[in-house]
Amino acid sequence: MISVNQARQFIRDHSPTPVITESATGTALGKVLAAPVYAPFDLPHFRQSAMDGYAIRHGRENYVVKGESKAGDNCTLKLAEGEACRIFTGAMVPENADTVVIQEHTTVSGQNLILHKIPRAGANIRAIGEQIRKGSPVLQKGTKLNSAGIGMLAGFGIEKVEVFAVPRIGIIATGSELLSPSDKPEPGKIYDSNTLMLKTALIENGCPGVNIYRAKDEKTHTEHIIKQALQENDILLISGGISVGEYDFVQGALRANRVKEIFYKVNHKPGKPLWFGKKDRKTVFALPGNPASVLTCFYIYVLPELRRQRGITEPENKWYRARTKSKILNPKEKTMFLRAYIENGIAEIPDGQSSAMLHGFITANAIAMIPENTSVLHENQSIEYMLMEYN
Ligand SMILES: Nc1nc2c(c(=O)[nH]1)N[C@H]1C(S)=C(S)[C@@H](COP(=O)(O)OP(=O)(O)OC[C@H]3O[C@@H](n4cnc5c(N)ncnc54)[C@H](O)[C@@H]3O)O[C@H]1N2
Ligand code: MOO
Repeated sequence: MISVNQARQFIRDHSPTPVITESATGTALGKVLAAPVYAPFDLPHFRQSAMDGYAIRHGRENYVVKGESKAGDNCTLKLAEGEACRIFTGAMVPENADTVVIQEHTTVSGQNLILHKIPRAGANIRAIGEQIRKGSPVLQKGTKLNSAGIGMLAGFGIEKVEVFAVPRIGIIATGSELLSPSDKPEPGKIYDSNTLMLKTALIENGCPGVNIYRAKDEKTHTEHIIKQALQENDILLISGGISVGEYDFVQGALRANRVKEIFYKVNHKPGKPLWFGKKDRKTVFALPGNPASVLTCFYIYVLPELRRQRGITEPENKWYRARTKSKILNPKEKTMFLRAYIENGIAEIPDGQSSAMLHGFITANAIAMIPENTSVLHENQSIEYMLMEYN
């Protein structure tokens, strides 16, 4: 059986090069720029007042107010010596004005303006190009767009950007025992939780384009659903049916669909019968059906691959170290992944770590890892963990 690191390396080695596409700026949240964006003009591109007040030629205490410049006006006024212009925040500063005095520091009577506090020369004027110069990079290639990035692009009137395509992901839930929420409970059946859980994890991690399929534990039906899902998606996440029982049809169905097996079974817990394969550019993860196995394998193996395909520059999970709150045993010489709660450098491992139990994940903020060659960690020993955060 291969190790965790070998499995991760296989996935990296078979990752397709990310696809470049165009995205509307307004829908580019979480997408990664595939090319730098250069400023098409200076920002600001005209001298702007930073305050409500009066634009002046610095050096006097008394002025005559000659005109007004409000936000949006194309101000054509030229100030002569001793003249001032009423001005508002964001408005164009008239030619020859070099300073804006805030209105709180003035007294006005008719057209006469008296300053009772003299600003420093140049005060309250945003210079041309002060934020960004025309032609300089606004956003670098590899930037993951957040609200500020999108705001910056919008500030330049940029409507479309070149980004790495976000993969379309198909989730196939296999199992004749699965019920939908609208179904009545029945003996022997369970409600499908993996589908919605995976879909939510994908949305949390920047992949909202999800198609959902359900396959019964039947050979031809499983083959048919996999065929359809392969046509409609870039990545398949299959839940269940990958173990060794007579009703586990996933492996055979993938073979029948000419998906090449890259590895099957990893020396870790939970999720031992994890299967990974490839067909042309498409990657397939068959995740062992126990809910905690599904979610653990998602974080450890699927998530870095999603980031890679989305063009994120550092796609691997980041591992940190904390101290164990209490003793943890790992008797089976497997890498053990544990739902963990990390606070102030202390790792607490909640009860209920069975593959079938999900509740430990709800309050966990991390997955802790004990290597296969470590059979015990005593209290206050160092343990590695990755944070489960939104990306
Ligand atoms: N003889 C052996 N039996 C098993 C082995 C083994 O090595 N030899 N491995 C065990 C391990 S480890 C795991 S993990 C499971 C994985 O099995 P499958 O991937 O075939 O998953 P299923 O049997 O279909 O389901 C396992 C479990 O999870 C429940 N399940 C499945 N889908 C869903 C869903 N969408 N929502 C909620 N729960 C789901 C399912 O009902 C089962 O209880 O195999 C062991 N067996
Ligand atoms: O690997 Mo399975 O997830 O132990 O039950």
